[in-house]
Amino acid sequence: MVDPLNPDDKALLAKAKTLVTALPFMKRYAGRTFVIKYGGHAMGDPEAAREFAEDVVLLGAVGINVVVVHGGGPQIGAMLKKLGVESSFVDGLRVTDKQTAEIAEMVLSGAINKELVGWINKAGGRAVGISGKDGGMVTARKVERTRKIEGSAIEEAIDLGFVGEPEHVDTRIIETSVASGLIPVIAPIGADAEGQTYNINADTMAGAVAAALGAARLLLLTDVPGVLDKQGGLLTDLFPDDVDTLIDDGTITGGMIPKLETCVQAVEAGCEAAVVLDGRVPHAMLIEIFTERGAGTIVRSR
Ligand SMILES: Nc1ncnc2c1ncn2[C@@H]1O[C@H](COP(=O)(O)OP(=O)(O)O)[C@@H](O)[C@H]1O
Ligand SMILES: CC(=O)N[C@@H](CCC(=O)OP(=O)(O)O)C(=O)O
Repeated sequence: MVDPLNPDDKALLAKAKTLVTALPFMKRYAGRTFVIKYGGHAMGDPEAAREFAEDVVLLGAVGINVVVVHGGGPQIGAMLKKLGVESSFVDGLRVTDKQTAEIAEMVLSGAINKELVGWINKAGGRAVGISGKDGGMVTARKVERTRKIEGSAIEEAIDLGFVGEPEHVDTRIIETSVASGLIPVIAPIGADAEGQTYNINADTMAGAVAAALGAARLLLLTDVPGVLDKQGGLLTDLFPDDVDTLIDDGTITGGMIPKLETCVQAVEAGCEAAVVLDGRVPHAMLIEIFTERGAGTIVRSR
């Protein structure tokens, strides 16, 4: 029998079939809120940023309320280096003195936020760039950290400077923006009641926003396929009580610890599920949202 379809038609047909398989997921999530954390590592490459923006606009177009929270750690690091300012981290958090806080705000709220807004607008969306300060959205408090003094049971306080965590998230500015058809793009900066600026880890910020919105999903885009076991295999499903065990037995280390703690906190505070996935893979978000198989590691309550 003669095949009536030429290769171009076949490719189109395959795309149409993909769209049809995505339909139940589009219906399931229409009108629901997805908080997407886009990390600084992922956005370094303009092509990746363009694709990310296109996917964000597509999610909005099918009726999902998209809220983007971005990072920018590597970009802050590069600016500090250029200006000759030393920088150090404790437990994945940047020790932030007054000068570093000013530079972090300049890079996050000034440069990266507006660049991402530009990419989303170029992709056909209408993005509004804000930080936790806008509309009094995020009231921050200083992060307190302690460490054990070596060879002793005594804990000493570590001063991280102006490193904050969200104490309260007022979601009105997000909800008003979304209701107007805008895509909020949030920089992880907040202020306390006295107006003091705080530098907030972007994962922590995204988790607090997802919890406050009771989001259907918190998606954390990173530079690994998800949470890996000790053999390097992907752990596709985790429950909150698995996380402590994985930390205690050394499976999860470094930056993955605060990331998963954020997932657990968000899920326990009302976000339906949190997913750690590979932001380097083109369209990973779409695979996660529009397939039963999903992508990366999903954390949800039992
Ligand atoms: N079990 C694990 N599975 C995957 N990654 C892990 C694990 N334990 C530690 N990591 C580390 O966590 C990193 C992701 O955290 P981080 O560097 O803070 O990401 P981001 O910059 O995207 O916020 C990975 O690149 C990896 O080095
Ligand atoms: C307190 C703290 O560490 N703040 C982060 C904020 C940016 C961030 O978290 O960006 P990524 O998600 O790209 O790492 C920082 O200064 O690097």
